[in-house]
Amino acid sequence: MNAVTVRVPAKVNLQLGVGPLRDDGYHDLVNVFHAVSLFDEVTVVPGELSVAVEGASIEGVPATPDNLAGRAARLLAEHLGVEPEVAITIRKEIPVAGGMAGGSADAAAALLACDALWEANLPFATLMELAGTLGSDVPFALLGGTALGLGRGEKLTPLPCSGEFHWVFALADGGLSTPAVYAECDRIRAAHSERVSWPHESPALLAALAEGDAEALGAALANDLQPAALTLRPSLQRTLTAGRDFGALGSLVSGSGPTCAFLAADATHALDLAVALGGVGVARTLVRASGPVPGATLL
Ligand SMILES: C[C@@](CO)(OP(=O)(O)O)[C@H](O)COP(=O)(O)OP(=O)(O)OC[C@H]1O[C@@H](n2ccc(N)nc2=O)[C@H](O)[C@@H]1O
Ligand SMILES: Nc1ncnc2c1ncn2[C@@H]1O[C@H](COP(=O)(O)OP(=O)(O)O)[C@@H](O)[C@H]1O
Repeated sequence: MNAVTVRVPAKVNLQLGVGPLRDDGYHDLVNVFHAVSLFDEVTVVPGELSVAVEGASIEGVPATPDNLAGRAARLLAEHLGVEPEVAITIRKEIPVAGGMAGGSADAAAALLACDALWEANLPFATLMELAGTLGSDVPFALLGGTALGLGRGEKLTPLPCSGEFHWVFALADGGLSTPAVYAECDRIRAAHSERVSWPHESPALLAALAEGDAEALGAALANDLQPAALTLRPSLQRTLTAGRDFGALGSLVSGSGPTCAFLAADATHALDLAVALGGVGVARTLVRASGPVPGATLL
């Protein structure tokens, strides 16, 4: 095989319940992932191990084998007992350090692409296991759709989801570091002497997904990392307020941020919302997308 390309989606977290800090430095989560139609593409060809990155906003993405996609290729090669002889090109659309799991998506795509390039045909379960060792969000990028992530977020169960949901994403200038946002969440909780309780799935959110009820889903969106993201990036409050003022059914910071997500009633409403938000200068750029979409897919 000469070249393999994989398309892989971004995610938004519909519910991100964060439990207490664990001894290993991670938090137990109730993480409802939803894959949306904003994609990176990863192409692999035989060659010396290298990573090239293309796209309009790729600041901070390493163009070296240290890139998460390069690490994924090395991990798979080690598992198979072969040399990681692969030249990787990433075409990025997913915002960098934006809380939409772009790096995790590229790692998942590289696993799937190299599995095909090296004709390994590993079982999906094995790819999922390898994905989980690369990062907490990587297995979901392979699976796609809508899914509940427990543990660090890597233990996945697909969730029933009817119809299509329409989203507007407000992309920010610059990113937020995921570990810094989790640390800020811990700091805020400690400062308020908050007893951190175990997070639970929201029955209202699960019912809204199963019924395809956008209004109910908008009301049920929740992110425990949002206060921390807002402390580290106070300007996001203006963005969220603008979305609400312009009639979004729900608005929240996506994961660790700083991307803000707005749920619309339908495609026309999403266009209206994007135009209105674009007119008040609360985002670097606005992107429309729908979900759920499949995970990493061979083209
Ligand atoms: C917050 C979330 C929500 O889906 O995604 P982003 O918004 O960053 O995309 C994830 O939990 C990010 O997952 P991911 O980016 O894969 O994180 P990892 O590489 O596994 O871990 C990076 C760091 O984040 C923190 N971390 C991550 C996952 C978790 N359950 N608890 C944590 O405390 C730890 O400090 C860890 O060292
Ligand atoms: N393929 C990649 N795409 C994006 N970032 C990457 C990649 N590989 C490594 N990184 C590093 O990971 C950091 C977090 O990236 P990203 O996954 O985009 O953010 P988030 O966890 O907020 O979704 C980046 O700032 C960058 O330093």
